[in-house]
Amino acid sequence: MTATAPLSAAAVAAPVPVIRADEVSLVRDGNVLLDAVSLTVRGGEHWALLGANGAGKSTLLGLLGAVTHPTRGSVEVLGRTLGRVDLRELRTLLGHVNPRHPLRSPLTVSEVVLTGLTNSVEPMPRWSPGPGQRERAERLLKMLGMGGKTGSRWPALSQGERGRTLIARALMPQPRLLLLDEPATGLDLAAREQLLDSLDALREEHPELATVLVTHHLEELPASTTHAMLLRGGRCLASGGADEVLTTELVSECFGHPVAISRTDGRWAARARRTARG
Ligand SMILES: Nc1ncnc2c1ncn2[C@@H]1O[C@H](COP(=O)(O)OP(=O)(O)OP(=O)(O)O)[C@@H](O)[C@H]1O
Repeated sequence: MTATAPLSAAAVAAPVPVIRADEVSLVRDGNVLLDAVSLTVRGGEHWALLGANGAGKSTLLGLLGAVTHPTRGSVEVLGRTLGRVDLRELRTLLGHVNPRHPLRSPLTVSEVVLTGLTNSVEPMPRWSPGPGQRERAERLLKMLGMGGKTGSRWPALSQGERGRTLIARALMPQPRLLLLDEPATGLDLAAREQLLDSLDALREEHPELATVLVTHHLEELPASTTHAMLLRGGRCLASGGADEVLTTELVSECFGHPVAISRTDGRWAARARRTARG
C-alpha cells in the first residue's frame, strides 16, 4: 500500500490503525503547544483526552482531524500520511463535531444532518440528497434520541439537542473516527446523561467506529470509554487502557490538584481529596 494510492473499500477494511500520531509536536509563534505526543487509535476504541485548560487537547484534536499539520512528527489516517494525500479525501473518514458550529440559518434538524454529506454549513446549491441518504439521516437521529425533532429548526434547539444533531451530521459520511470536542459542556444533568446514553448506543451499533472525546470532567465520560490519554503542558503524561490511566495518582498529577477517582456502574467521578487541616 503506498501513501498516495486512492482510498478503496479494501483499504478501509484493512486492519491498520484508524489514526496514528507519531511523536507529533506543534509550535506556534515560538510556543510549543504539543511536544512529541504519540497516539494510536484502532477501530472500536473509544479514547478520552483529558487535561487542564491549555494542556493542548483541542490542538491534538485538530491534528487528528487533519485540520492542522504537525511541525514535527507524522499523522497517519488509515495508513495515509497527512501532507502526502488529499486532505479532503481523508476528512471524509473523520467526523469532527465542533460545538461552535457556525450555522446561522433556520435549517431543520434533518437538513443540518444532511449537510454532513457535503461537509458544508449551509446546504449546497443544486444538491439534493437521495432517498437512502434521507433515510440514513432519520435513522441516525432516531438512534441519538432526536427522532421526534427531525422537523425542528436549528435556532429553536437546546444546546443538548444541537450537540446530538451535530453528532448525527458528523456520522452521515460513515466516518471511521469521530472526534468530539467537549460535547457535554454547558449541558444540564438530564441533557448530559442523554448525550452519554446516545454515545453508548452509537458505539454499540457501530462496533467498528473509533472515537476520541475531549473533556475536562471525568463525569462526562461515557461508560463505553476504553482508553484515555492525559495531557499536561502539551506533553503526554499517561496513555493506555482507561482503568490504568484514570487513577487517583495520575489524574491528580495531570490537573496539579489532589483528587480521588472512583468508578461506579462503569462511570467515573472525581472529587477533591481532603487535606489534613493543621
Ligand atoms: N494559534 C495559536 N498560537 C499560539 N498559541 C496557541 C494557538 N492556539 C492555541 N494556542 C495555545 O496553545 C495552548 C493549548 O491550547 P488548546 O486549545 O489546545 O488547549 P486545551 O487543552 O484544548 O484547552 P481548553 O481546555 O482551555 O480548551 C494554549 O496555551 C493556547 O493558548
